[in-house]
Amino acid sequence: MFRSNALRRWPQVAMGAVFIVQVLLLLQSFYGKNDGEALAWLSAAGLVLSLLLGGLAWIAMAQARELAQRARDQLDEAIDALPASVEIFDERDRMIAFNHRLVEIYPHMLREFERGASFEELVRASLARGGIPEAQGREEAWIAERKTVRGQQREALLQRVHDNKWLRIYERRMPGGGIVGVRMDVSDLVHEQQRLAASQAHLQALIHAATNAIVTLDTSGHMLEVNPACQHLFGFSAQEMQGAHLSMLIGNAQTTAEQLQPEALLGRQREFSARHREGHELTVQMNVAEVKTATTHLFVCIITDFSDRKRQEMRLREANALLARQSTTDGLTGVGNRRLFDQLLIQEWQRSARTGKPLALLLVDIDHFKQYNDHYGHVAGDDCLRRVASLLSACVGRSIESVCRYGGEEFVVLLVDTELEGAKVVAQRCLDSLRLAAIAHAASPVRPWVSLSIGVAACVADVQQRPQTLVQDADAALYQAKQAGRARMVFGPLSA
Ligand SMILES: Nc1nc2c(ncn2[C@@H]2O[C@H](COP(=O)(O)OP(=O)(O)OP(=O)(O)O)[C@@H](O)[C@H]2O)c(=O)[nH]1
Repeated sequence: MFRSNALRRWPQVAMGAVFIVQVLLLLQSFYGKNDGEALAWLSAAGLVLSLLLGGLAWIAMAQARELAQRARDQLDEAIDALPASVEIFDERDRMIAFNHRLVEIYPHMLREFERGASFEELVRASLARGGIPEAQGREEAWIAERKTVRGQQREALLQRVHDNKWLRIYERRMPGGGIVGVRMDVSDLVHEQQRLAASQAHLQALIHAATNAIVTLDTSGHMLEVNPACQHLFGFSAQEMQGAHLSMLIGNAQTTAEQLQPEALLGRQREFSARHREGHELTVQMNVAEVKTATTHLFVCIITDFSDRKRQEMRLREANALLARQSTTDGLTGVGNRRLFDQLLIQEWQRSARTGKPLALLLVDIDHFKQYNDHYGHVAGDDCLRRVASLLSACVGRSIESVCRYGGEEFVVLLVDTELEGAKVVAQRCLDSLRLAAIAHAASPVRPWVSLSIGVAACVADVQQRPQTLVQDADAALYQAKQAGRARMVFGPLSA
């Protein structure tokens, strides 16, 4: 298969030469000067023998040719049956065999693929049809490089050809000097790798640009990858975080190791205390997802800085609490205001109706306060109101009892679970407290100090009646106290 025709036919040539020599000898013996008959017969016999041998040799060669042809056909069939394209070149780089898959890969080269075509001719034909995009614009240099590495590479050559097709080319030089080449169409694989690389690049870009901190963890909670936002949030470099446990960033003294196990973090969003490298506290929210494939098992944590929102929430809560306090507090005296009293009265009225326990009310009025203002001035009047509020507050022992400013110089004391007798005790305590405090009231016609008149009322609430009933009773009693000369208490009849 690899020799020239002349070489391959040497037996015929040799036999032909013997035959010609024999003929010459025979002619010489008959017509030559030496007339030896014996020589003539010997030559004739030699000729016959040569003819015989020649015939046998001819038959043997025909059989050998047939065997060679069959072997060649079998080789062609074998390479045709292979799932990859195969091409075989002789030592002068001329094509001596190829299979149909080569034509499938290069359909535009159908006419050029033939035995005897040189590798370079084939490459040039393919280049002329744009079959090798990577060589475009530098065809000669590309051919030179290709010829240099041809048959020398240990690794397969990955080559992009027409129609975005990708080939993996294996070329090996054979001991006889020829080259056998195998080409596999790996377009699907390469396209899949390209898609994968593109989606990985997208993912990397997203992670890189994300404003949330993103950390990947191994199954024991050690950090694998961190994004720039994570470095920014915690103040550690990527090198410092990689390989360290998540607890370096997340959790405080109360956080247990189990709480930071990746599996335990799966599911709902969780809030954690965290630390910045410089020591200041952070509040973060974490979402964790599991990534489990045949070769990978890791966890992806998305960490959101919640510190600002947490601080804002805290400030808002405090502001709301302050607002709530302010909306129910009397600005001058600091005790509850009328709004609070109205709320408490309804609330306690309903409770009393429900539990059947009594509810008492003291309606407290400062005597001759107009004269106080007139005598000491309005500012002193304000001070006096503050003092009285404070003294009254000190007279109610239990936290559930409340003193509120009812309006002007009038106060109310709401006493829960208290019947009239108990309310009288508190009222007397208030009167005594003012007497002991002895806030000078030079303009008062009843006492030389600031005195109080108190109307006391108590009842067990009736849902059929309005809570104002209790206030009316206390008011009526207060009116009586005023009428009776002030600086005293009067208790009203039970309303229910
Ligand atoms: N300084 C001061 N005075 C107030 C305030 N609220 C109401 N007053 C004054 O309290 C006085 C109440 O006067 P009156 O209702 O006539 O009652 P009174 O002088 O105490 O007389 P009796 O209640 O009958 O003993 C008025 O002069 C109001 O101006 C306040 O917040 N500060």
